[in-house]
Amino acid sequence: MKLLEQIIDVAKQKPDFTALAEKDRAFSYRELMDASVQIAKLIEAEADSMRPVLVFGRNDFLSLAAMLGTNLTGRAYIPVDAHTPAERTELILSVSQPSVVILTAEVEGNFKQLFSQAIDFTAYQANPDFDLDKLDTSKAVSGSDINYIIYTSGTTGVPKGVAVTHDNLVSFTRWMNEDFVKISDNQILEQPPYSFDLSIFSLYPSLTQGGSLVSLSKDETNNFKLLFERLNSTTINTWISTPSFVDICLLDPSFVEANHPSLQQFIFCGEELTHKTGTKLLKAFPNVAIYNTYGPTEATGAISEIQVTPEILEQYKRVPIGRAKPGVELRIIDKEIVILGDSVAKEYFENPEKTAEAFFEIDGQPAYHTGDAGFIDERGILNYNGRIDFQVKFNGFRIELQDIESHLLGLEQVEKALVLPQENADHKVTGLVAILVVKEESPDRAYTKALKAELSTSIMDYMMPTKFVYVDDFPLNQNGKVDRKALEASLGGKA
Ligand SMILES: Nc1ncnc2c1ncn2[C@@H]1O[C@H](COP(=O)(O)OP(=O)(O)OP(=O)(O)O)[C@@H](O)[C@H]1O
Repeated sequence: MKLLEQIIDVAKQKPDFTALAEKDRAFSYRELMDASVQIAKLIEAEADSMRPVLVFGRNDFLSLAAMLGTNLTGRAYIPVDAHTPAERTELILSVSQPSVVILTAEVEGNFKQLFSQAIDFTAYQANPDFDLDKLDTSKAVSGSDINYIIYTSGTTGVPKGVAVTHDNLVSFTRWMNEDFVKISDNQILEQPPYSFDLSIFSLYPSLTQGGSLVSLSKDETNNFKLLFERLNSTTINTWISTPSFVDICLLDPSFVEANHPSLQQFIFCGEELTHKTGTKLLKAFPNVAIYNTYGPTEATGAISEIQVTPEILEQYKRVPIGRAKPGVELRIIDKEIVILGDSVAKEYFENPEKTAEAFFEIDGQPAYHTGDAGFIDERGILNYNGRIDFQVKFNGFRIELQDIESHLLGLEQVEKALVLPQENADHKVTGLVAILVVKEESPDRAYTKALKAELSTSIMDYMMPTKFVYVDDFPLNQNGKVDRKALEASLGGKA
């Protein structure tokens, strides 16, 4: 059964139930389908090909309807967040060549010119004649059709569009609905922008099971006061976010189980869930299930999970990333995590060169090189050892920067840690800079000396950072992950 048909079934069963709640307004399943059909009609009228549709907007009802409406017409959608810089948006436009652009947010300045041909869908008006029973899904995406294309942030050069099929998404959604706490009737927090595939963790499981999405706006995620107002006035049963986002919430003493009695599960992905964050969270929410999941966009959201329990935290210094979802096999080839199976995306959209570099086949199964180092331990659990491209050669030693970070995080004093290489003009690593958020308010030389002494008991001498920099907090990128690039830039380029 197509995902859209599953969503329509839910809409028929409970048309007035909230599909998505924004800060000031809730939208029902009927309204969601009505808006999707309106958008589908606009696309059919405007598009002269079956090429994908670019949806430019925020995390809100209109964007969600635009994405579903696009899929109803059989086309793939490309979600681009309205906070994306014009230059990058232009690049995505030029490489993806969409058949149509749908604007679900007002635009200004350079964007006006960029989107001069776009369909404007910045307001929704209910169609009084809309009939859920007359919905036609015959053209809707299915099977190996591309469901969406998400452009990775791409460190350099042209952005790569990860093309995820309908079948990839079906497999992911089934796993989410079966292996985690049941979602039906749940209120599900939606922190990440639609342009980040962490958003699919809430979207499809919720809409196919009849949950309600609690959508956070950028204003709320950027403003502590607004964020806590919303969180404290909303019932949330399932929490989905990056670990960095929950770190922010943990700063508020009101973020504890007693104030969120309906919360049943936390699901994290997108970056490392540190032992420290896991420990703090379990202390604040001892009866809530905490899941660490792992996966790249190229393998449809996530492909492994583990419940983070006191035993796991006791047994592992670094939180493991768990066991493979059904339909996926994990292999370690030359220390790299390789993902095989039905979660592996189709390709980088219209980019055969990059596709050939990362996607391949093993024993007739689609496979993907993650670029992440890892190992499977004696219990059969996958462990993450950091990104291969975060390994450097320093004084002849191969060093994993994230390994040093995890040892720094092992120190009681250290709240957050990041290690960046210091390079000379020839890109030779000449030092290692530790950037830290610590408990001490004004760390001085003596403090650093004491920290180094403590660190030296757990790492090799050659791994010792050559410089220690203290900051108040780490910046987060648009997706809510720690922004390594911004930290690097704030230190004047490569450390
Ligand atoms: N649970 C986890 N623990 C550790 N690392 C994780 C976890 N989940 C995801 N990651 C890291 O995030 C990567 C996937 O992130 P994503 O697909 O969003 O791309 P990105 O590389 O962060 O960003 P981009 O490609 O857009 O620059 C994984 O390859 C892994 O390095």
